[in-house]
Amino acid sequence: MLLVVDALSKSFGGLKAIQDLSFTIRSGEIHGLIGPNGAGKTTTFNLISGFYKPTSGQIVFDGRDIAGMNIHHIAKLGIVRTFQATTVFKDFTVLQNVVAGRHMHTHYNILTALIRSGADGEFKNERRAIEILDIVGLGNRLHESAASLSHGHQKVLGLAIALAAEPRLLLLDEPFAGMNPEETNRMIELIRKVREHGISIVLVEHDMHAVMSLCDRITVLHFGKFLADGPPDKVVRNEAVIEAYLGGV
Ligand SMILES: Nc1ncnc2c1ncn2[C@@H]1O[C@H](COP(=O)(O)OP(=O)(O)OP(=O)(O)O)[C@@H](O)[C@H]1O
Repeated sequence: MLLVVDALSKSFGGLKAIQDLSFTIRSGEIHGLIGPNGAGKTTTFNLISGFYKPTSGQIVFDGRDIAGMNIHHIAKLGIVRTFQATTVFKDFTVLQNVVAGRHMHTHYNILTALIRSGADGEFKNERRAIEILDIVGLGNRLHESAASLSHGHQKVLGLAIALAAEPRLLLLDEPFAGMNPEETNRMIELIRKVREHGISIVLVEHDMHAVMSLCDRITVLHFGKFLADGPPDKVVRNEAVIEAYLGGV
């Protein structure tokens, strides 16, 4: 197992956002994390990536308990996340954004990373950034400002920034949000391609078409608790899952 989440809990004051949650991620898989609004998906990402410290429980990555470690330490070990909102620096070029992603291990925010990458002008980082942009299909837009990209391409650039940190496990928070069907299909292909590069993926997503076509396995959360897991075709037929979604909560 690449990642083992064991009896994980997180409370905010009196609110138990995550309760006694356990699930596993296998090496090389695309794993969906789904559930109705407020189920705790983003909180789970925040716990795994070190944005939040768990109230209790273990998160074991490649044999090492990472629960409570800081974001930078966890990123260095190989877990990198993207965000629901597009998080590119619009005033900088496509290439500068990805070069900055190479510095995310060591810097607290992308702005410091951008300034630092400019100061260093490191050739190696730039070469790798160009390789990554070729992989995601933005290799012909290197010197355009990020602001000039369409919404779909800005989401792709967000993915490229995350890839620049050389993750072993990539956490994607709603990569399909706001995309039209064509952009969605392109992103599905791109995520498959990322996995072919040996990167394991956890996907939080509401677009069920994308989840069903991409994921090897799915874990379903409901009110911060584990509800079900298994291959997509099995999970959608699970009574408790149907109830949770149709219940409208
Ligand atoms: N920083 C925080 N402070 C207080 N409560 C929080 C915080 N973050 C999340 N919560 C609460 O934890 C619960 C789970 O929220 P979370 O955002 O993880 O759900 P989600 O499954 O990602 O939902 P959505 O699909 O709407 O994005 C919610 O009740 C939310 O209000």
